Amino acid sequence: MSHQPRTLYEKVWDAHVVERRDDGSCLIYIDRHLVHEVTSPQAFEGLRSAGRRVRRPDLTLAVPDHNLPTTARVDAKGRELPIADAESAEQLGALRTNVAEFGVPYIDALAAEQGIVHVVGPEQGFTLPGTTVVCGDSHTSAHGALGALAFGIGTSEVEHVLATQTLILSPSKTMEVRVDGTLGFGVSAKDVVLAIIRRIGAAGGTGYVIEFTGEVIRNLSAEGRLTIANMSIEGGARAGMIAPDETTFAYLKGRAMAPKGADWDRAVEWWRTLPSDAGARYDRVVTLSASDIAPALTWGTSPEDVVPITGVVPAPESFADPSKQAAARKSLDYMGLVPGTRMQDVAVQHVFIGSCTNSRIEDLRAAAHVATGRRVADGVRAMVVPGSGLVKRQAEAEGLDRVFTEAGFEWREPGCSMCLAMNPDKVPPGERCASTSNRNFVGRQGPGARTHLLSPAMAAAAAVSGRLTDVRELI
Ligand SMILES: CC(C)[C@H](C(=O)O)[C@@H](O)C(=O)O
Ligand code: SF4
Repeated sequence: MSHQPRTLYEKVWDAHVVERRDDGSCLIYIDRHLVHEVTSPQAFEGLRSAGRRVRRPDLTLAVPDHNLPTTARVDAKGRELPIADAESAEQLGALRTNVAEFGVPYIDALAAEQGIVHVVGPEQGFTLPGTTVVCGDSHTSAHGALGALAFGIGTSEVEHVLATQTLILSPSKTMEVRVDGTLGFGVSAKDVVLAIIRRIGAAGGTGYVIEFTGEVIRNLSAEGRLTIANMSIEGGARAGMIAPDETTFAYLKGRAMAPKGADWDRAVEWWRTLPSDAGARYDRVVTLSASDIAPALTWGTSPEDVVPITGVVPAPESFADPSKQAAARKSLDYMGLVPGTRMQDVAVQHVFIGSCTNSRIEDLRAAAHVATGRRVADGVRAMVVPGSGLVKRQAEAEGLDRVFTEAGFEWREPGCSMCLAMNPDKVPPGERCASTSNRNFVGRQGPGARTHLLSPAMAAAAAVSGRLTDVRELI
């Protein structure tokens, strides 16, 4: 029997079909379910009122991240500090009660392994190649970097997965985004994904699962790949995937929840069959050349509003589409920017190095490299928030915390922090932040806050110069 060549996405999808339905949708088995405090309370409440249990607690992992303050969590006597914000305290309390009642594995706020759910999953080896991974959170797409089919779901779907370990889904179209060549000096994974979103647009991936391919992707570390897959959703895609390879296996081997011994060998054997077959067809193919990708950042309020750091604030008239022109006018007004201004002349008051896009150890190393021997500029508040307690510990073992604190950065506890204004870390109205996060929406970092998305090295460069800066001048 001859087989049609299949893509990575099609292979993972096919391996999880429980039942095909007449309308083309399928009942899909879910291997891994991550849970955080924001999107789970109503789901657990639904189970409770229906008298249901969690079907597979062993495939579920809960961790608090969004609402947790990133300042010290215990007092001098080691007692857990109360959360000042009532709504945050309630959501965090609900998660704790729910995991206890339903027997769901839980990483507590004070545990060394606590962190942002999308940093914790890969780091613990909970996320594995070829698995289906869901979470009530749009940046679940990150986990696709390891060859998983991973996507965000809504709260009612969270309840459905808790109850049944399945979801009814319709297949997506497939898009290959191939990045050929070798990255230039000072260019990072963040610059690559910003270039991709600039090219396809913030809605360009709608209805698609993207597979990122090409020499640039193959040469990236697992951390860099996580940065890219994380932002698939900012290009509108349902999910983003990267074929598992030796880099993936080396990253996962020995992780706490990864398979061990003979199980590991069997798993790797299957994982090696997952990359897209030669001749597999995608519904759309987009190619980029590494030589066209420079250190970059956003100027507006959509992640597609990207310019190289050597560029200027664009004029609304420079866009062909009238609706984009109108959007650009609104963005520039909100951002307080004048067309023609050199990006490098724009002063910042805040720098945020963190979020599930860029808070892993390599990100902190890249930022520390720039910060070494320098000082945060006067008038700038700069913050480094490791993605997890394990990242924090590793960074401290390498002395990166000292590099940061000696340079005048704040060194914080793990959490979502200033990525979104759901905890005390906020950017005040009208102030400008160079941020390694993934969303520059209106009000994202606080009401009236102005966000420029960029890489960790570029963020550190902005911190020490007090303005948006070409990192290549500092490394
Ligand atoms: C709070 C949560 C539901 C939200 C998401 O879905 O992504 C958040 O993580 C974000 O990044 O905006
Ligand atoms: S770090 Fe930001 S993007 Fe990631 S899960 Fe938290 S709020 Fe969402």
